[in-house]
Amino acid sequence: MSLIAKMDAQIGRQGGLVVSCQPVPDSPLDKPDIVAAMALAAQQAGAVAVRIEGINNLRAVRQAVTLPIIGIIKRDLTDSPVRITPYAEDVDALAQAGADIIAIDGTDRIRPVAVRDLLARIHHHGLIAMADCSCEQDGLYCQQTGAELIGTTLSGYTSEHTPAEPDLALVTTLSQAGCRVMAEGRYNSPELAAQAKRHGAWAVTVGSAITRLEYICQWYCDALQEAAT
Ligand SMILES: CC(=O)N[C@H](C=O)[C@@H](O)[C@H](O)[C@H](O)COP(=O)(O)O
Repeated sequence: MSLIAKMDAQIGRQGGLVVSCQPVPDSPLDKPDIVAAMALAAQQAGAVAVRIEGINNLRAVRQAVTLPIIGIIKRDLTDSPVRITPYAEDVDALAQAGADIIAIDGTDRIRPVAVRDLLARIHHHGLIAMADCSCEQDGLYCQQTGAELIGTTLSGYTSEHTPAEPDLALVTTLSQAGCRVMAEGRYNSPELAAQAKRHGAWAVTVGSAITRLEYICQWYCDALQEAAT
């Protein structure tokens, strides 16, 4: 069975929840053994894959879980707004650390390495390529260029204003265009994740609402403060 057929069976099956285990940077939880524990807990609770940032975290998670791992490296570049897996060397390092799927920024922005070259590098390692996109145009380009998975990950993050709600319309548009759509970004409740499925998502990735304890506490603190005024 090809790797993508395996992923269709393992991840894209009905109800596929992918848990992004990316603690808030410099949080007390931002440690490889804690990230690995989060990933194992997600596996035990029924997640079908995990999304992991950074080589040390990926190595620790690879030891702990049998689930498919979506690997990324985030960098803050001075000359490009692209943050997610910008370099070919990042792809090589993620492949070596045990990623099954590698996600890259799939947006049409100034970048050190072309999307086409990063996708080719992922395929050179025999792995599945996911493109984190911001709009229909990005998604269709990345699909035509060979990305097996198209994420809505960067919708709302390429301009000043980030909406509170996820981009369900983009899920619909891309799935109707024949993409395997990973709904990702602000699916902060089970109901929103279920809506992504109803809009045609192949699977849904949830991060903050499951693994960023500080954000979740803040949501509750804000709600309680508002109720008190
Ligand atoms: C925009 C960006 O850099 N997104 C990142 C991609 O890896 C992560 O910070 C998100 O947590 C992830 O996409 C999951 O989304 P949410 O945390 O909203 O469930």
